[in-house]
Amino acid sequence: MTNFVTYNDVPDLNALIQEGLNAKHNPFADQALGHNKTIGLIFFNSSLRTRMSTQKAAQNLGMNVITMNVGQDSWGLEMEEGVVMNGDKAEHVKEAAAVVGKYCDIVAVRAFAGLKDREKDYSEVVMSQFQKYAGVPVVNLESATRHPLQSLADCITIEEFRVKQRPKVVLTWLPHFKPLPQAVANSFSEWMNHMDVDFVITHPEGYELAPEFVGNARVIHNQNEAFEGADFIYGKNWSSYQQYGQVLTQDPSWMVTMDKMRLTDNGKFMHCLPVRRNMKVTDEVLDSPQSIVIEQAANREWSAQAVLKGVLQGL
Ligand SMILES: NCCC[C@H](NC(=O)CCC(=O)O)C(=O)O
Ligand SMILES: NC(=O)OP(=O)(O)O
Repeated sequence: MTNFVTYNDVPDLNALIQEGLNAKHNPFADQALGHNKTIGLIFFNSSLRTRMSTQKAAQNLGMNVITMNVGQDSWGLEMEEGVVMNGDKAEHVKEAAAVVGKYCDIVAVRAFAGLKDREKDYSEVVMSQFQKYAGVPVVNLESATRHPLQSLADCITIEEFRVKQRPKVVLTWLPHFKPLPQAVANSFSEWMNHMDVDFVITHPEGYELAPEFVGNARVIHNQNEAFEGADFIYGKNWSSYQQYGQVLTQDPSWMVTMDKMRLTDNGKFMHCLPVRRNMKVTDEVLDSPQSIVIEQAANREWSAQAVLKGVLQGL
């Protein structure tokens, strides 16, 4: 792999899932591969899982890790070309990405959607500027429109927990008072379209995801109907794509409860985390054996390790 930014960078999904499972069973088998190689983890936004799991995965592969929180540790970065830099951004990504690329063999970047300008977010300005100027492979740690390391961990988790050949997987919108990006939902949908699953998306009217991410998913606006017979419930809040970045409803009836889980076929509850308890999903669900959110988060390490191994092999 030369980059890991979108699903299109994946040469073979089943092979990558298998790599993740291999790493889980034998974490230190490829320690020599990353010897004397350095990865830079560049964060424009907060993180718990992505930061720790990617660092751990890189260390399992024998790599050195440098982490940078842009704007806190480093200078604020200008992304636009040709502007007069008389604002609060002291450095341009042209120099910053190029310099980071001199210190690091792989650059990994987290930069969420601003949720103000849809065209700008969906053109993936930050990720593409890093790809343009870093001069080394770039890994997506959650960008404006996608979170592929999460989606790969989700695929690994579904592979581990599925009890049917072709499970029913339901992506459900959850209520939240803050406008959140569509990245996790987009990405999950994009990856589920490549898995052998019966994939359903349920959300209130007005929360349709961009068609290129929905793909062949069945969209059902009645959440209870969507949940019937499901093997996996994947919860996530996202703000509107049509009325870009807006919170159109906070309808608490969309929260996942035990009553709703009873509509499933003993379905498992998944969420990328962080999750707000009793707003998006009840304590009862999260604390029940049906919740696999911790196992899912644990698989972030193996997802990152499979990806970094692929990128290291391509250096
Ligand atoms: N990386 C996992 C999700 C990150 C982000 N969630 C958040 O910002 C939640 C913040 C809050 O609940 O206040 C998102 O939705 O893309
Ligand atoms: N799921 C996820 O990406 O978590 P963090 O935002 O904590 O990294």
